[in-house]
Amino acid sequence: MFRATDRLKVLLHHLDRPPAAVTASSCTSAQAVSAHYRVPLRYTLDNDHLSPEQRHFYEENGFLLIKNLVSAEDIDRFREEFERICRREVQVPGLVVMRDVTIAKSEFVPDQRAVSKLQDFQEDPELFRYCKLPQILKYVECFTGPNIMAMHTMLINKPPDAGKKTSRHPMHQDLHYFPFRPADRIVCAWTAMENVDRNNGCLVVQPGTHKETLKEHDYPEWEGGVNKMYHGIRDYRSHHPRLHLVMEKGDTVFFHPLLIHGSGMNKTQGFRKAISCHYASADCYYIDVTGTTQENIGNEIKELALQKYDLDIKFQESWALRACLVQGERTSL
Ligand SMILES: CCCCCCCCCC(=O)SCCNC(=O)CCNC(=O)[C@H](O)C(C)(C)COP(=O)(O)OP(=O)(O)OC[C@H]1O[C@@H](n2cnc3c(N)ncnc32)[C@H](O)[C@@H]1OP(=O)(O)O
Ligand SMILES: Nc1ncnc2c1ncn2[C@@H]1O[C@H](COP(=O)(O)OP(=O)(O)OP(=O)(O)O)[C@@H](O)[C@H]1O
Ligand SMILES: O=C(O)CCC(=O)C(=O)O
Ligand SMILES: [Fe+2]
Ligand SMILES: [Mg+2]
Repeated sequence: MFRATDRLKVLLHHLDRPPAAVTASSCTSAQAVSAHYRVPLRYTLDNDHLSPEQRHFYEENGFLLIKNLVSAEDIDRFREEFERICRREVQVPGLVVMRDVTIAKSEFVPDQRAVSKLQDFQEDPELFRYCKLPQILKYVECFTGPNIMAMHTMLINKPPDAGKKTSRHPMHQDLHYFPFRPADRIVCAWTAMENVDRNNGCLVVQPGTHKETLKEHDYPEWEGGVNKMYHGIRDYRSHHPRLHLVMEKGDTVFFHPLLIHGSGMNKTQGFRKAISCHYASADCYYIDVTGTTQENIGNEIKELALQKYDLDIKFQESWALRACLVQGERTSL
């Protein structure tokens, strides 16, 4: 039997190769692509950076994997900066250093073993260089348009699992965390800093789920505990197949904020590293999440801002404070 996951593997294999030559008769205008595939284009914008095949793939699947997009030299520099931060040789304003829940209450050690994630590194010029890489922005623009804000930055250092499966990230939609819209003008870039596969907890996606609505999220009921703010989709039973994204150092996946994804347990002794940025069109607008499924995370973030920084701010304001323009004009966000 030829399963849906097999079909996806074939599609991914095709994407690994350079895009098929685009001839004048198969030009990349929205009408041409749409006529070619007989589907309306909604998730990608009309420009000539993506091949018709790549555009179609994102429209259908909600993600696009580009091989070898970030150089090994750049990744090595990000890794060195990460190590300097772990050793506390550099202090970065606003940076959130997260420890795995299994060691949250143990004594601090100035080493990567104590860091499972850096968040909000926009004030670190070396790490923030990632968000401004021209080859990344070229793709981002296909989803956001020319005015681009870096909304959220992360360096994920997934630790070897301590035996409680807390290194997993439950299946979720990133839009749950975002009080801004429209969703189609938001995209995440996630770059593997080393080879990632099922052994060290690669990304797992459910292709096509970007066409669904935002689901209710909450803490999963995991026996071994769960990390702060790692909400997962509540009671989720999906008919969509799961696809493990095996990636090499420098490979980058762009994905839609409604795409259901997570990452598995790290069964190796290494710390699995990835760097990512969520971008949005500066033309997006903030929404009030009161009375919606996002109210729980909104309240949690407000409580954290109050406890940690003594800031009494709205959920939307917590995002407006962190957002940085990386291309074009800051029109709205
Ligand atoms: C803002 C959200 C952005 C979402 C982005 C878009 C989509 C991305 C999807 C995700 O990635 S979801 C997960 C997003 N991750 C986070 O937002 C990181 C959350 N973590 C933090 O903000 C900090 O690590 C935290 C506030 C939890 C702790 O930092 P601190 O510098 O305050 O640490 P500290 O050691 O002082 O610990 C304070 C308390 O937090 C507890 N703690 C620390 N790490 C924890 C952990 N990993 N899980 C649970 N609790 C934790 C710690 O035990 C302690 O508890 P007690 O108050 O009871 O003593
Ligand atoms: N019991 C579960 N409940 C909810 N989410 C789960 C459960 N098991 C796995 N997941 C989630 O599914 C995603 C991928 O899991 P995956 O199956 O790849 O990893 P794993 O279960 O850690 O390891 P394995 O490769 O052995 O299955 C992760 O987001 C993980 O958190
Ligand atoms: O495990 C990862 O690297 C990705 C986790 C994730 O999806 C997220 O932080 O939003
Ligand atoms: Fe995510
Ligand atoms: Mg599993």
